[in-house]
Amino acid sequence: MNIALIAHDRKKDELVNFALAYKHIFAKARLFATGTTGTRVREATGLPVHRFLSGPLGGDQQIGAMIAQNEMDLVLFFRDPLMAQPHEPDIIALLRLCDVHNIPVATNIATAELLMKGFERGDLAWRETVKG
Ligand SMILES: O=C(CO)COP(=O)(O)O
Repeated sequence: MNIALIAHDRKKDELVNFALAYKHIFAKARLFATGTTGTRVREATGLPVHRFLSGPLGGDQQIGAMIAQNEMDLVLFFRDPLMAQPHEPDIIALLRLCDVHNIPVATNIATAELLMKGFERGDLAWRETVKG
């Protein structure tokens, strides 16, 4: 199971704390992240994280490419809804691809919790089937 972790700057602490709380579940998955988020999660949890470029430099698009190729199973994207981002088109494109390919995506911690509990009890096993 491949999981993407992305957080805007003012949401990074929240995502790091979330990753610590669910470390036992994340440890069963392969983790991917945008650059700075990946560094923060790796440092805090000690888990291996494949880091792409930072979001504004193309990291969202790199994760989007994995989604388009059916290589991403779950996306946790803690967006900052109160701050404009220079790469807003990339963010919208990533979320659009999640909808195009039916990839479970959480944009806030409340939904992320539900997805992690679902993942833990096997609700995302269908992803292995559609990956073939
Ligand atoms: O900007 C981001 C997502 O849109 C996140 O990028 P970083 O993890 O490099 O801060």
